[in-house]
Amino acid sequence: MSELVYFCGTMDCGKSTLALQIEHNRSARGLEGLIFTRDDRAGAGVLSSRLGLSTKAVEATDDLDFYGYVVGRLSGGGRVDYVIADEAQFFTPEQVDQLARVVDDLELDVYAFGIATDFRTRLFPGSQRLMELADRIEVLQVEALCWCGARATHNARTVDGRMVVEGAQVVVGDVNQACGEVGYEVLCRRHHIRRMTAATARAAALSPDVLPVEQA
Ligand SMILES: Nc1ncnc2c1ncn2[C@@H]1O[C@H](COP(=O)(O)OP(=O)(O)O)[C@@H](O)[C@H]1O
Ligand SMILES: Cc1cn([C@H]2C[C@H](O)[C@@H](COP(=O)(O)O)O2)c(=O)[nH]c1=O
Repeated sequence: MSELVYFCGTMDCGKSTLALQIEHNRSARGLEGLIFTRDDRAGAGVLSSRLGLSTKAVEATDDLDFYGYVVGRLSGGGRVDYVIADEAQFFTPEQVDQLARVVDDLELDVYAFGIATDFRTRLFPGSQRLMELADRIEVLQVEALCWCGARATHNARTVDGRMVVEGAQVVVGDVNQACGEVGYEVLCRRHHIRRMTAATARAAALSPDVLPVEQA
């Protein structure tokens, strides 16, 4: 039975690496996949991992109909054994419905990869729809860590090194960005709620304790 699987995790937890491994293992056995992504940091039409590997992919802009694309490929005589879709948080809910239809009507496995929540801890519409429709949701096993050592569960956005909680939902970027740029940092929930990034924690540790004020 074919499946819609959503591999979900924070930024930098190895989702794209796993997508490339799934692709490698299947193509090594003679299977042919269709690979989609959207707004990968490496540019349009590329699925890339921070480990340095990448592969060509179809850029899934808002107007791309996944179901129509796969049907077009098959009816043109092409072969499609499975579908891989990275940065799935950026897909529209309608596109996720199309992926489910690829599974149900065309009986192909669809492996989607993405982050669940944005920098404000709100679900991306595409991730929400995947959670509603997926046969399976897989949380990645290699956990990204918060600066405190706890499992990182949330994504923080920084501007000029300071954590922000307002702004556009989509801003393509990376962890460990230089000052002056929009960047991201993965945090545990406790430190996301307290808006405490590695930099603020370091600054707090360096500043002298506030002396108690004596009552008159
Ligand atoms: N220099 C490195 N050596 C070993 N592993 C690395 C290195 N750089 C990145 N990684 C691994 O790659 C992971 C990020 O992989 P990636 O597929 O790009 O993440 P995601 O798609 O989830 O954002 C990191 O969590 C880490 O495990
Ligand atoms: C939290 C958050 C992230 N993004 C962007 C930043 C990156 O371009 C991708 C996530 O990529 P990764 O491969 O999982 O590291 O999403 C965003 O646009 N908005 C956000 O709130």
